[in-house]
Amino acid sequence: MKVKVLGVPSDFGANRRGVDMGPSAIRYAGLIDKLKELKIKVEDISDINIPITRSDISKCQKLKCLDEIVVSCEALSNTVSEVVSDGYFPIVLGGDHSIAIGSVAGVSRVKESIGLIWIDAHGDFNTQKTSNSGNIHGMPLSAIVGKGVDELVNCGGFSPKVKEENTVLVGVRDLDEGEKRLLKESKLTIFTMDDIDRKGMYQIMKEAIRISSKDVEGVHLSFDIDVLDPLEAPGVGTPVKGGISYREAHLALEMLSENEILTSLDLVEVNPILDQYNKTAELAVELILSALGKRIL
Ligand SMILES: NC(=[NH2+])NCCC[C@H](N)C(=O)O
Ligand SMILES: [Mn+2]
Ligand SMILES: [Mn+2]
Repeated sequence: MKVKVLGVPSDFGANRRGVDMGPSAIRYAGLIDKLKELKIKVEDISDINIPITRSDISKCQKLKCLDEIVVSCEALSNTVSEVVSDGYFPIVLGGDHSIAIGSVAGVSRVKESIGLIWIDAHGDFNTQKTSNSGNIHGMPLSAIVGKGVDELVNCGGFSPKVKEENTVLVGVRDLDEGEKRLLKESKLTIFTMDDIDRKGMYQIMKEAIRISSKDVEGVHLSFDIDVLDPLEAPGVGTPVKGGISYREAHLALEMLSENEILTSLDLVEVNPILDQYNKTAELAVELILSALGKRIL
């Protein structure tokens, strides 16, 4: 496997500043060297260039920093498309979760069709109509399946990027009212924390793998570190208690690598400003390694 790592220093989609430093914190925690120790061919192609700064006076309170996000997602999707066309597995480091629109667009443009596993405390399925916050990191998943404003939905020049039938949400425990309704009306498969409590992560991931990988060329993993319990991952902007454990997170990612379905991933929402001694970024590195094949024995 050949891997390219790239960062997206964006906090445009989030309310609390600081996730733009996520890529640095994850690199500082040793991602590149540890991937090399796994005997993976890896190249760090640095951060994408975002030729726009955050304007603190938002033009639209319902879609904060929309222009900034459109510019960064278009740039990201172009880079990811190149990386995938050249035969590399892209590891995209966020950044707030709005960047996933760009990474999924980039992969999906090149591949025939892809599935998507979205592991997150949140649904990120709001649109401008259902969002209470106006923060776009609460909206990327809906945009990816074709719902919401044109600027986001049409990122990369096509829509939808993934079929709802191949999209699986895992670990959710905090949804807005309108967002719940949209999710219920959709064809997404949703595994909440309650499902994980009852069936166990092993069973849930078996299902998630089957559904996401049915009749597609590859599966993209979008991993929001806030799915973990805040005791494990304190460096996040939107913590929600009752999250998955350290072991459940590793199990999920080990299963993904075992089944060899992943062709790209992003790891988002690490906020070094809110972290404790880079603990959350270190966890992010460990989890990426599990997804790329690291095993205990
Ligand atoms: N990627 C995230 N951390 N998303 C949090 C979203 C929180 C909330 N549902 C919102 O739309 O504002
Ligand atoms: Mn989240
Ligand atoms: Mn998220």
